Amino acid sequence: MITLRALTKRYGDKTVVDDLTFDVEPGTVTGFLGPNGAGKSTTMRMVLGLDHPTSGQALVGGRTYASLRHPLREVGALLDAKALHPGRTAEKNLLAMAHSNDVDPARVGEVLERVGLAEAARRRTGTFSLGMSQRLGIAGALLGDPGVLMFDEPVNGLDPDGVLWIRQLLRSLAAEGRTVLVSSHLMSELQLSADRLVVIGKGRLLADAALDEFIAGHGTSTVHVRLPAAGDRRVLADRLGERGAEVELPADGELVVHGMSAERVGDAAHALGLRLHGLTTRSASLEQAYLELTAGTVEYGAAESVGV
Ligand SMILES: Nc1ncnc2c1ncn2[C@@H]1O[C@H](COP(=O)(O)OP(=O)(O)OP(=O)(O)O)[C@@H](O)[C@H]1O
Repeated sequence: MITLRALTKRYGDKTVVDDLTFDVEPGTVTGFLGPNGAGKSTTMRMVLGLDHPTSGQALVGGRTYASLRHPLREVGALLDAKALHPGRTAEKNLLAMAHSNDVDPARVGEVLERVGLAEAARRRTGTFSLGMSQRLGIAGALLGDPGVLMFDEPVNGLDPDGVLWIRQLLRSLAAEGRTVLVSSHLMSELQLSADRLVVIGKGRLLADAALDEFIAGHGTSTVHVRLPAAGDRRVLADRLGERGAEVELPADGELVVHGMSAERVGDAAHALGLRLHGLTTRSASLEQAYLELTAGTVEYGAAESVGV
């Protein structure tokens, strides 16, 4: 379990992590989201004792990182995949980590196997591709068999096989009862791998919720209707409008209905004797929900384009 209590970090007069309080629970994958510069890496670095909070606390299993006797056995992290010694082999990098953390050297072979690098154990890490370095970084995180794992952008630069592998790994680590915190800008990926989400913007907590609650609370679903007769579109749109729905008539010939269920739209069409060729509910995506929530906290967003 990771516990943050009023965690705050200032650099000069800039507050980059602002009074964060939340828990990351065992047995779940928690996605950690926020625009660039929101403070995700700084928060993770404070959990790992790499940065010191200006005030508040970041605890692992109820203790500060500095007070952990064998930190690697309590918490593993992938922050920067290229932070390994390039002249050493994968095996030697991990053996050095095992040695300094009093971890059984036999774990090195086990974790290399788990991340699919057993064959590359004796290669120097300087020759590794980004994907291989990510896998080795993950092997390092798993080395001490810790109950808490943090991954900063683990799918960065990975091919589709690698992305799928990470998704399955995150799920299996949570199923083993571990606490898994993962930051990513890839919403579609988090939608598939996370159970919960913590969203921050400009250092502040914006949301801490189950994935489906988050999507339901911040995005809206729409009903898409296809009618074969063009004139019927307007008839149905007017009727739905009278009943309180908001209706769009996009150029592609569909009717897009907000604020009404597919059942009610279908019944209204039936009552008017209109023929339908399609009636579909499209759920909001995590991406839409996220963009809606974080609008206004984006530090380096593109300026709105102005027509000339
Ligand atoms: N050592 C430092 N000195 C001054 N400012 C810093 C330092 N480290 C981070 N910052 C600032 O803190 C803010 C938060 O950065 P952080 O890297 O934690 O954000 P992030 O959410 O991880 O962003 P990204 O998604 O881009 O990785 C940024 O504005 C950054 O410039």
